[in-house]
Amino acid sequence: MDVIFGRNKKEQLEPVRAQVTGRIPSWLQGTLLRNGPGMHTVGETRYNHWFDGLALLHSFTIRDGEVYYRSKYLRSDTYNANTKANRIVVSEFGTMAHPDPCKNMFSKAFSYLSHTIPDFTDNCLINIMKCGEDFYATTETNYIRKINPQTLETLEKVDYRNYVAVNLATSHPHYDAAGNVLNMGTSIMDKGKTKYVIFKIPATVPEDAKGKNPLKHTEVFGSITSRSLLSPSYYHSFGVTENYIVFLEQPFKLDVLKMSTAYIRGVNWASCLAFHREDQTYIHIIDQRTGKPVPTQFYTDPVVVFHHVNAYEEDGCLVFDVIAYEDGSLYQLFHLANLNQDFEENSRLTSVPTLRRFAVPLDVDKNAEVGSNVVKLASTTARALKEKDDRVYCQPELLYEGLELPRINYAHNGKPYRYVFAAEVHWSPIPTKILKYDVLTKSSLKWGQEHCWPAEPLFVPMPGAKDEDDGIILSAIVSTDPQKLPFLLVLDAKSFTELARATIDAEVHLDLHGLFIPDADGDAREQAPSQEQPDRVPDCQVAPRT
Ligand SMILES: CC1=C(/C=C/C(C)=C/C=C/C(C)=C/C=O)C(C)(C)CCC1
Ligand SMILES: [Fe+2]
Repeated sequence: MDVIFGRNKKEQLEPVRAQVTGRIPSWLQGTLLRNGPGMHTVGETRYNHWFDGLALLHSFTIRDGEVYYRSKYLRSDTYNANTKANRIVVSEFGTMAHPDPCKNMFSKAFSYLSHTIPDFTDNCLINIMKCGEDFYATTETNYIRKINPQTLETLEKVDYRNYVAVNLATSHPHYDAAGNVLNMGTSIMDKGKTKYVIFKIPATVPEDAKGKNPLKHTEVFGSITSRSLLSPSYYHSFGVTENYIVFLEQPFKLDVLKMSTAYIRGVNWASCLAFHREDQTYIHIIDQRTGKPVPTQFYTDPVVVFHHVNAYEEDGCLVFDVIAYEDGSLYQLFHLANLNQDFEENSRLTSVPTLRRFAVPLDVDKNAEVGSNVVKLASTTARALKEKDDRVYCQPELLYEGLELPRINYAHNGKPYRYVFAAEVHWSPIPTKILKYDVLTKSSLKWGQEHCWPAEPLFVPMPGAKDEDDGIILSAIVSTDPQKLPFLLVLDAKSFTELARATIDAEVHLDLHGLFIPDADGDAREQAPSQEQPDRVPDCQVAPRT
């Protein structure tokens, strides 16, 4: 498994033309831009965790039925410092970098002290975010890196803290119909408080002497005080509906005291993160119109959620779908030691990721009997049981077992929807198939082939689409068979049959997340919002080209 996880991947700086078999629809013109870890050793030093790897950006440009592939390492400060020292000198999620062994005792002590308040990494390896006209590589620290989506060049380093008081921010922002970014971050012990902050970055802003910078116009429009000052929840994403935000304060928590002493103790950030199975998961619903949380205290059993799938409002309830685990074993498994030796044995999840649907009433009837179910939706068996003191205990409906890396047709984000596109995973964290799950009929379609490991499947709508699944699925496939070249798979999203594959004679890495940037010219223009479907995405999961 070293081929897939541990080995450093070569950059492909010059675009290489892929060998296309089948037919790529002529309307599909644009660039699939994705991010993920590509380098796990520097000199003699090695990262411990797959999520530590240095960010490798790659793109598949689709033009007139042809596909061109290129890749380039993000020239983060972390990448540059590591390369210069020829060893890992910046700490990542699962690897704590130690001071220069050549330095004397005095400078060693100084180096420890200066790390007491940690400056996090700018190795933005998780996702791509579109912000106004700009694209950024993102991770979960306070740093994002502007990139050129065409050349994959690395541009400015941006510190979120210059615009909003957050020490951490998710790499899964949402976009509203106008393209404004909605994101959440954690503000740790600022003015004696630890808070989860919701902020908005506008898509369009007036130009000043330094040009257009939407980040300067970032607005905080709500926050939730953490239930614990020193152990805020860790979260990787959140949900939105037309009027609300859904935030799970889960018992998978960061220990701030452990973090502040991690460097001096020589332990990594991952060891400051723990699942508290004796605790509950609090469900916070924030009204976007007022920025205030709904007063009822909703809670559920202890779960770990990385990915929210979608959320929407239905008959006075808020329905939200997530991929949930019973513990934090997913992060445990991505330790490279588990992924490289005895892969089959060591890489078994102790909890299968499941698609769960929750429903919470937006207005809980004060007179409802204690113990009664206050969700009256015919569409789901999810329940919410009224308790004493305005508390409501939520029990989800189990929809599907064994899936991760969910995507939807983003035009349906925050609205009722039918299809989840995801990677199928069971007891191993490695995807083997791509899945289309219909939440209405509870049926599924799959695509898979021997030795093929698919990346997150991304949905691109076709021009003039009427049905939610009118479009195609793009997924980069890497192979565990060294003889088999990687390829970009194009599936018809309705039938889940293969339309084309573009085989790439270059190294392609297993990545995490990304987006599709339709060409501004050509047929792709028709992907703009139409009269019939006023709420189609002019957004960034399928982003307009700049
Ligand atoms: C460096 C660093 C962090 C990095 C977390 C990362 C890199 C998480 C990646 C998660 C992924 C890829 C999840 C997929 O489902 C923390 C813990 C936020 C805080 C401390 C500093
Ligand atoms: Fe993610």
